[in-house]
Amino acid sequence: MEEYGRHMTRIVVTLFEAMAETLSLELSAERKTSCLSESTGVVRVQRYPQCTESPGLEAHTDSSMISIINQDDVGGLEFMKDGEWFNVKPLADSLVIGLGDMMQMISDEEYKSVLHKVGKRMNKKERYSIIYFVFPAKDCVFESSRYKPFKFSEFEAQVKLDVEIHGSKVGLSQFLSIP
Ligand SMILES: O=C(O)CCC(=O)C(=O)O
Ligand SMILES: [Fe+2]
Repeated sequence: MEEYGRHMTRIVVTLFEAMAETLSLELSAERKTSCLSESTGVVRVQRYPQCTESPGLEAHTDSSMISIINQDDVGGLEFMKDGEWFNVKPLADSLVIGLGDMMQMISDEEYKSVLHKVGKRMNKKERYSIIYFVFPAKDCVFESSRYKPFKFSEFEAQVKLDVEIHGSKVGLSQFLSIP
């Protein structure tokens, strides 16, 4: 697991640097390690049981900078594009790269945080996935054209509060300068 995490870190750093270059962000070394804080990397193994009526995982965006999903051959991961749900077909030895809310922020919405879910598990086999998330440092400040500036810790606190109040995450729209 430790080795897996190390490889994920290597991949997200490479991807983040490439995206920052494409976006001409010109981040200082300090800003880069604050936006993509390697020590925040978490690896989670998720099991989706067979034959339940509820969705595997409700539609959501990740609060991360980058997420990497390693799904087995059962399938079930779906993402939304232009208002339509699409299946992410399982492909042997492949990883699914997802961009999170903080990538949407740092790219000033050039890249969008993808809405995704794991569909209903009726008559499906048990499914496993290994998910890696990397986040910014708590004190990393995000500023972009449509949003009020916030620290990542403030975003996390708002997500927690919204889950308590509304039962689900509201996300970036809580920080829009013109709601
Ligand atoms: O298990 C999956 O394929 C997706 C998991 C996921 O989106 C998440 O844990 O945020
Ligand atoms: Fe997710």
